[in-house]
Amino acid sequence: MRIDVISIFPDYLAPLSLSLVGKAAQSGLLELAVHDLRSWTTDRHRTVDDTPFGGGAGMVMRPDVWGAALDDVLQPGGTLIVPTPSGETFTQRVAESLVIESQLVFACGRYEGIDARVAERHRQGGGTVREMSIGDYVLNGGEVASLVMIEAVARLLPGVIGNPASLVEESHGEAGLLEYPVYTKPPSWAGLDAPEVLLSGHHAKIVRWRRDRAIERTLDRRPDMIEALDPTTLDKADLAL
Ligand SMILES: Nc1cc(-c2cccs2)n[nH]1
Repeated sequence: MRIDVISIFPDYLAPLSLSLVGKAAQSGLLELAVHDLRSWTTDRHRTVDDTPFGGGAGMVMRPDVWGAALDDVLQPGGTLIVPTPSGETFTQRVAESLVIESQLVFACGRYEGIDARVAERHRQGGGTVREMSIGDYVLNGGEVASLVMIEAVARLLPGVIGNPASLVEESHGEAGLLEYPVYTKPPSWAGLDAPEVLLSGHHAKIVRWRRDRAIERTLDRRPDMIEALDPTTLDKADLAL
């Protein structure tokens, strides 16, 4: 997979060279490139925005500059991701749908957004555009949202995280539940003991205890996820909760 990010603040994407995503890029599991949008400006002031048609506050990012950048960066079959508060909600399922793409290009808008014709032109050319929100709150730009989405997608690439089995039991993972509470040594700390069953070595009881806690936690914090569960994945013990 190749990931490109285009931004007027390329340094904002520096964390991509760290940790998990950085290692994936180093090991060749992922091609990663960050581009400065101003490289595609043609005027002395390297202008990327202008006043909105129809009036209103703020500035809109120009289609000609973005169009020139995407002409160079987008590869055939590449998917354009546009972070925006007005996008579809980014979820684990969306991350799973993106990780199979050959190329993702993240267009980080600032100001009041990017001229709508940029996405429209890509769609008209047969390309895929996904305008994506990471939540119902407003950021100043798409860079932080891109970091969030890139990490969520990159960690699903085979070989990027050590133990793929852990992807199953994660919150929002295949089980469709929130993760159970976890404990480690010491067995007693601050007058609080780790649950006996986890130290029992009884695998079946441990599996049951963890599933019970995951269902309880999901019912308490995210009842909407219980509603969305495939009922065939629940067993009698689950239903007894
Ligand atoms: N979810 C979300 C995305 C955003 C922005 C993307 C680009 C500018 S602001 N805010 N909130």
